[in-house]
Amino acid sequence: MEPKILTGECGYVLDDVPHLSDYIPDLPTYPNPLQDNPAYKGVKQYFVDFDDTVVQKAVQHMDGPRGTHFRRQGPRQRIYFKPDEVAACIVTCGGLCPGLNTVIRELVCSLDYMYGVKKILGIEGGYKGFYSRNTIPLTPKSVNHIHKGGGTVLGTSRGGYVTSKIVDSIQDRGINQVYIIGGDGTQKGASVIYQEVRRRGLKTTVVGIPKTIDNDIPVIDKSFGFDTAVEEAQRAINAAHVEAESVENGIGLVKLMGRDSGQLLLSMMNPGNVDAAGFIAMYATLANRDVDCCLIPESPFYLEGPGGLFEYIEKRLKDNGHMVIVIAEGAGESLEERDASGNKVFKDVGLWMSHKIREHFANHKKTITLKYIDPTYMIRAIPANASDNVYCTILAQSAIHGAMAGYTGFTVGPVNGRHCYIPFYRIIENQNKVVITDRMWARLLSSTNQPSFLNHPDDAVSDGKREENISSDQEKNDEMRESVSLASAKQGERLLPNSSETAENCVNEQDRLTGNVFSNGC
Ligand SMILES: Nc1ncnc2c1ncn2[C@@H]1O[C@H](COP(=O)(O)OP(=O)(O)O)[C@@H](O)[C@H]1O
Ligand SMILES: O=P(O)(O)OC[C@H]1O[C@](O)(COP(=O)(O)O)[C@@H](O)[C@@H]1O
Ligand SMILES: [Mg+2]
Repeated sequence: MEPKILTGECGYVLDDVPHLSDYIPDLPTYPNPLQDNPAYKGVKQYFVDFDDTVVQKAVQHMDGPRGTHFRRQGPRQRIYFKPDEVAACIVTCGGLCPGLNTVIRELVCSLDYMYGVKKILGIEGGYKGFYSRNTIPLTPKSVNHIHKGGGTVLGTSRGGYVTSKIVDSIQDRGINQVYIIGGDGTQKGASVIYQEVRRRGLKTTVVGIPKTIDNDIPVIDKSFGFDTAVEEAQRAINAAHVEAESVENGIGLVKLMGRDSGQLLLSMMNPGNVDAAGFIAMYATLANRDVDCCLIPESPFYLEGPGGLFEYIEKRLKDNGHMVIVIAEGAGESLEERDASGNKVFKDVGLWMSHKIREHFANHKKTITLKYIDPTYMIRAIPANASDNVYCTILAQSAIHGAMAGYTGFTVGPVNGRHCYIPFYRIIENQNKVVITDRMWARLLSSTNQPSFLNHPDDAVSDGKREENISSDQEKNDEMRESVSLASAKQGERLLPNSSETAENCVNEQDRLTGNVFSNGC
């Protein structure tokens, strides 16, 4: 997908999204029916100016360039579809996430209430539903209560992606607005669908709505469902704390989701290939305050020796009589195994860690009681909380305004608290990760008081090397979020992913923390 870059004065860059008129000439336009909608009549400057854009880096320097911007979401004065000619479809793909039903509901209701669109089709069972199932009609009435339940009423799946069959189905059914809700894999698929639709010259907009409980989608402030998942994780952590506190030398261990976290252990055998997203573990820990140690793949850690995990556990048990550990998902993974979408399938890092801790204390003839809690599916199979519900509503409406205005090949999402249209390639080019050189991770370390695991005598990645990696990344590409590689683990128990990120990512991570991220909405 060719980037559509526009430049302006003082280093202004617009990373724009494609438009139907880029490949179909002389398209007619129509007045936006919202201008006659009584609910929106009172809104001051309801329509978004054509050149309204949102800056990617919120922190600016007086003498620095203005930097990259994205097109601001919102209704345009002229639209490219007559409401009665729209045939929209909605599909959900990938793993479950709180809020999927809210997005479906708001897409259906807002298409109807805001633009008068009546033909809305549900594609069942993910991408393969395009060519293996009949569509189901969706109306505001049929989706009225669905946001109160978890999961997705449309069903979902991994795998089953065949571009030509999907686009044939879109074309044969006369669908001209495609709303695709899903994570990183889904957005990659959406990008390919967009390209094929464009290659065929179809007047069909393809819009992605980013879903991932792991918060691993780059550029956007955070993904819907993440807050809900962090909140639900508190229940597991609280239970672990109660169990640990109630016995002598009690250890509560909680495993939380975060796709690819397990590559931490893989890295021991396959250095240079660590992907990770320990956001749920990090935020759940920070929110809870009873956690003594949070282990995420982005942060190297080791078990044995001075400054190691076992030494810390011994100290906490001596000082406090109990402790709670949160560990991000994955580990001991099946090296060959992949799910239908091609994602790695992991063995259970929680079980592995339980075994290691028990083994260590058995060897040292010390009695401990360890309770392991795995709330994995409980934190994602629930309805969205209030704040995620509002977020989902804005995402859905933002997607609709963009499609009606003729934009295509984009994902919606908030950047620095303002909702934007982001070209697919920016969303799929890399993965969002916890930045351990960021203040947020420092906050976590100071809240848990856990070791930073930076001082292992055999550390293959000295602090100096870490810094080197960070600055070389910055030089390579100041605008991109990059993560790199890792050092080789020198010994069996040693876990050393050397994940580094650009300063920009650190800034965005800071911005996420301000709590302002959703305050402005659109
Ligand atoms: N690179 C890709 N190109 C096209 N489709 C993809 C790609 N990666 C994944 N998909 C499809 O996207 C859907 C969801 O992907 P998956 O990785 O399971 O979940 P998620 O979108 O939540 O990351 C699946 O149907 C899968 O086949
Ligand atoms: O059991 P499943 O459905 O494969 O889901 C497991 C994976 O799904 C997730 O919850 C989310 O993954 P996606 O958002 O990429 O679908 C991961 O955290 C986890 O590794
Ligand atoms: Mg994914």
